[in-house]
Amino acid sequence: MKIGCPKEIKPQEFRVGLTPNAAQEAIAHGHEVIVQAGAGVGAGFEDADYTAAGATIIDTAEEIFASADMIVKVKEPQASERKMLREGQLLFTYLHLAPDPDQTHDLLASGCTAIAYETVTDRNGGLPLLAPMSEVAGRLAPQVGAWTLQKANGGRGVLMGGVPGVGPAKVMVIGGGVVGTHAARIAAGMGADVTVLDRSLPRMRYLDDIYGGTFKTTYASAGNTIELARQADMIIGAVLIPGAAAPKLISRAQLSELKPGAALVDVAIDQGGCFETSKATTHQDPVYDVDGIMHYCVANMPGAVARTSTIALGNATMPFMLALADKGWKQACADDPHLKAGLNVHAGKLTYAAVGEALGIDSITADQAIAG
Ligand SMILES: NC(=O)C1=CN([C@@H]2O[C@H](COP(=O)(O)OP(=O)(O)OC[C@H]3O[C@@H](n4cnc5c(N)ncnc54)[C@H](O)[C@@H]3O)[C@@H](O)[C@H]2O)C=CC1
Ligand SMILES: CC(=O)C(=O)O
Ligand SMILES: [Mg+2]
Repeated sequence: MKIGCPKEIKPQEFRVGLTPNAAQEAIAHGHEVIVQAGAGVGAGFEDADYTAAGATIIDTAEEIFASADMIVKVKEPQASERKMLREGQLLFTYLHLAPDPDQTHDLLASGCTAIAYETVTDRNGGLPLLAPMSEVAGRLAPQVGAWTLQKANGGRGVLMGGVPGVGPAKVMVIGGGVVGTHAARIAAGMGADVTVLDRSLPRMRYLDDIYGGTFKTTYASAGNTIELARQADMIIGAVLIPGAAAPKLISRAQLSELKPGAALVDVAIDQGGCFETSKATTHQDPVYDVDGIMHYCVANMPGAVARTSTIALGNATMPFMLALADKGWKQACADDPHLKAGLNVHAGKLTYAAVGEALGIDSITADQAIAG
């Protein structure tokens, strides 16, 4: 199979879909790898690293999209990339379709087959291709939130750890999965007073067992959510219902009940965000103010630490990328129900029910797509 890796074009996105190590493994499996010139530079990989691995450097994205059987990326294809996708071509990347009707319609119109990193599953009920980036975004969230809390950046002027005689910041994390757990650990490590809210009792039991002395847990009822939000200096949004649009947990009307200058860090923004007033921002202009509450809503947070993120993502995607290349998507998905869970689009049809429900579009099952 010919595997193509274009340079990412989303603003301030420095990650790359294939590391030189991944390219080398694919080539050892008998595949051809083409990489766009400069694609890895933002993550610290030179073109020469790819050629040393056996890949071919190609000048333009157009040439890569025109000839590759499988496109491996990081971010959802941007509008200009979507125009280059074609029938029969396989796309392996993050998609986040539920909050993104334009992208969904373009992918359906292209006729391509698209496997979304964020809905691939594992045998423990986890999301192995989302997890590494959730670890990164979770660990970044208190760091960017602390910056947002600084007075000159529009925040309350509160120091995470306080100082002797002055109490620490109160940090509330909604959603205690991968993002939430990593965010809570780092915020607690910075000295903040941290509470994690979730709706899963088994998950809160686990968090309490492991991190009981480090942060607190509270059931995420609507009443508890607003009560804690009123006291919070920072609120980190980290909920997920896989594939679906994020539930809105703090409304615009409720912003007036929060502390002026509080920082909302909505990591769940790539699924539409869990605060009513969230809208996606970029690393260039990450924070905006609604009613005196500072919102940080960058949808590709891991791009800020592109080298760590690229290597972490590559470690996770490589076995799936090799299975797709070795067997083709149909056989690879038929053999592995967890990879099959990643199938979102095939030949003009949606193949992921939660996306169809969010967007009001009919879907077929992945099994029907494989059989068809
Ligand atoms: N902005 C960015 O750059 C990035 C965003 N993300 C996003 O962060 C979000 C969280 O991802 P993960 O932590 O990996 O997911 P996860 O599945 O590990 O955790 C989600 C948690 O939310 C909880 N939850 C669901 N509904 C809830 C509700 N109504 N109230 C409270 N808790 C609720 C679940 O029980 C679960 O524990 C996802 O939308 C993911 O796409 C992940 C990485 C980077
Ligand atoms: C998860 C995701 O969308 C990202 O890493 O950008
Ligand atoms: Mg994202």
